[in-house]
Amino acid sequence: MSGKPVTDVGTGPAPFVLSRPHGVVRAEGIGRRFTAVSDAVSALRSGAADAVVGALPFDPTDPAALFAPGRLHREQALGGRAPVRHSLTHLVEIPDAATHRERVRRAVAAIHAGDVDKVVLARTVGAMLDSPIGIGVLLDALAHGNSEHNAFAVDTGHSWLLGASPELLLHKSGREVTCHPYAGSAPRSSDPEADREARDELAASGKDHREHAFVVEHLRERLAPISEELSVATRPQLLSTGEMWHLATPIRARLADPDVGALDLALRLSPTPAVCGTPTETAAQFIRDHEEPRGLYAGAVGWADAQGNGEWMVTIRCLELNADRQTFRTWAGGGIVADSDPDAELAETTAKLRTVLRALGVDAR
Ligand SMILES: C=C(O[C@H]1C=CC=C(C(=O)O)[C@@H]1O)C(=O)O
Repeated sequence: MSGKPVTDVGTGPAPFVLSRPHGVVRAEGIGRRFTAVSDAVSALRSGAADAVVGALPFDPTDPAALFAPGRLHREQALGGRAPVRHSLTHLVEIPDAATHRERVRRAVAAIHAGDVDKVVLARTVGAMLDSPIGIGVLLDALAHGNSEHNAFAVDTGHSWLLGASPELLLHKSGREVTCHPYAGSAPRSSDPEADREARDELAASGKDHREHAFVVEHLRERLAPISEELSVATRPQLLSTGEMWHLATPIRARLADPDVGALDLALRLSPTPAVCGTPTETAAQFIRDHEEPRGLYAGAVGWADAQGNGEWMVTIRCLELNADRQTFRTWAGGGIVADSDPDAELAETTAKLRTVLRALGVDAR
């Protein structure tokens, strides 16, 4: 991919890295930044940008953190490196455990009242590390924590967004699109027997399969009108990260319209019911009414080029690291359906938070 004028070629960490099992996309240099997604779409369409990388917000009315890179490199997947140990101070949980449970109860009541079918509720942990952490060190630790070596880092201009999302929103090459939605979870165990039991219980959980099906249906509905072929696996797979078991369904589409690019598609598909709910707008309103603004959490992170190709992950299992590289906040959410239990939902978010805490080298059992 060739370069457009670059205003800021740093010698520090690459301003965008996406590590996936099939390889890494790494940006060099930052050209124009885009907080309005429509400007990024126009820059790709007009040829003013060869590529756009970065993060889309959860709420489409919030600012994006996108930029045109000087160059994009493709490299081998990150091998990962064990985390460097850290301790935490100034720990703040928003909301606290009791409030999160209460929000789950309210979501369940709204579902029973027929107002909404599914809502994803998230909580945040903010804290300070005992010493600053390097972006490369943290990225390697995130890639080390899962067997697929999924990891990402985005320089947002005022902070860093880093994470190890397992969930592929979309990969697009030519007209071929792949999505791999995740929803339905069970915390893993270090005891192999208990870990197998957790997996088997998830496989048999009607509640988790219902929670999962909302995401698959959303993607089917959004892809069908623009696809000439669409294939959705008939039943979900059981896949694991370092911390969680998940239900996941592979979806493939062949787009009818060659002019729909990867960024257009990310905007069409996101936010899915893996991070928002069903119906989308009612669930989003419930989240606005009950949660603090999510910013870039639960949006999408990835790249798109002027040929329409690209790859976008759902922005979960992530943290926002401030410019001091010492203070941060991280998020975890879970899908609430009619038979969700507040204690189990709280425990699920605690388990999901371990992805980031372990990569930070924090003792998080
Ligand atoms: C919203 C998150 O996870 C999503 C992805 C997989 C499983 C999920 C679940 O079981 O609730 C969530 O839908 C998160 O990690 O913050």
